[in-house]
Amino acid sequence: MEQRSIAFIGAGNMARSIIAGLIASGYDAKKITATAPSETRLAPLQHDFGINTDSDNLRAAQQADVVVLAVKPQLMADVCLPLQAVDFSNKLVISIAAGINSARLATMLDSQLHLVRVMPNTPALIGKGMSGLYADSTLAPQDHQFASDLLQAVGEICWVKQEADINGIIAAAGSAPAYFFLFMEAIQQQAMAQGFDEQTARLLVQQTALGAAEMVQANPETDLATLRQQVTSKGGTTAEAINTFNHHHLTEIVAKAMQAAVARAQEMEQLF
Ligand SMILES: NC(=O)C1=CN([C@@H]2O[C@H](COP(=O)(O)OP(=O)(O)OC[C@H]3O[C@@H](n4cnc5c(N)ncnc54)[C@H](O)[C@@H]3O)[C@@H](O)[C@H]2O)C=CC1
Ligand SMILES: O=C(O)[C@@H]1CCC=N1
Repeated sequence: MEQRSIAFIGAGNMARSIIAGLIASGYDAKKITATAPSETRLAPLQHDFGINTDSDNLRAAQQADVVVLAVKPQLMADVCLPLQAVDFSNKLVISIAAGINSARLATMLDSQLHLVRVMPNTPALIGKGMSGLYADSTLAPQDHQFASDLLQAVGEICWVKQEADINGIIAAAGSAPAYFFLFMEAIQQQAMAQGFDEQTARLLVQQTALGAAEMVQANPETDLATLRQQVTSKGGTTAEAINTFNHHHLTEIVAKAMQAAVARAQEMEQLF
């Protein structure tokens, strides 16, 4: 892919995940700069990936071809204010923040932007990310391509046609690793309650989750319900477990949780 210089403004969990994935995919470390106010965040990035770091957001943004906004949404306005001094006319801006829309970002940076909103997730760290992307029709094809290549370097991508759909990506992918971790935590806890030590309980859940996910991936023609039914022998143990989930309305709980994630993103759009 094209090797543009990239400044990550904010060097937290998500920026680290993308940077790790980019480096693993062969992106030139010297073309990447990450910023944060404290050395505690920056030193490990420099050490682990050989990228440049800077505590000066303005300098990093001015020197970059691509500026990735990767701070918490509640900090975004404060972080963008000094960046209003940057000439964005020849830069691509990528925001990974939840709950801050394009119009708001343009106001925060007081510029017309070449902007892509991206909703990634942390498995980008191991090249297994899932990112949703949105840009309006004014984005140049080469910027569209660069954003695609960047996120494809760390996983799968999906462009959405309407900006509001980014909130759906948050619910289904951005936040979703945490749902699976929660589910795995619950299985691990119960396996321990049933007598397994912590390490064995973890092995049981992680290998099963991996196997299930890989079966889904390896059988694109088979729908998820069929894969479930193949495990569920009539009158057997799985049927009892699934009946218990259904009795307690698991599907409705998941729907409510995803709707709550979307509602929070919409609320954040008003707040920040
Ligand atoms: N963590 C996740 O799974 C995902 C996060 N996001 C988005 O990514 C963004 C960052 O989230 P996380 O990485 O989880 O947060 P984080 O708290 O781990 O990272 C934020 C980073 O910003 C840095 N920072 C604070 N003030 C700064 C300043 N003035 N200038 C430069 N850097 C500053 C902090 O040092 C920290 O390293 C958020 O907007 C979030 O909505 C999007 C998708 C998934
Ligand atoms: O929890 C959050 O707000 C961010 C966005 C998606 C994942 N983490």
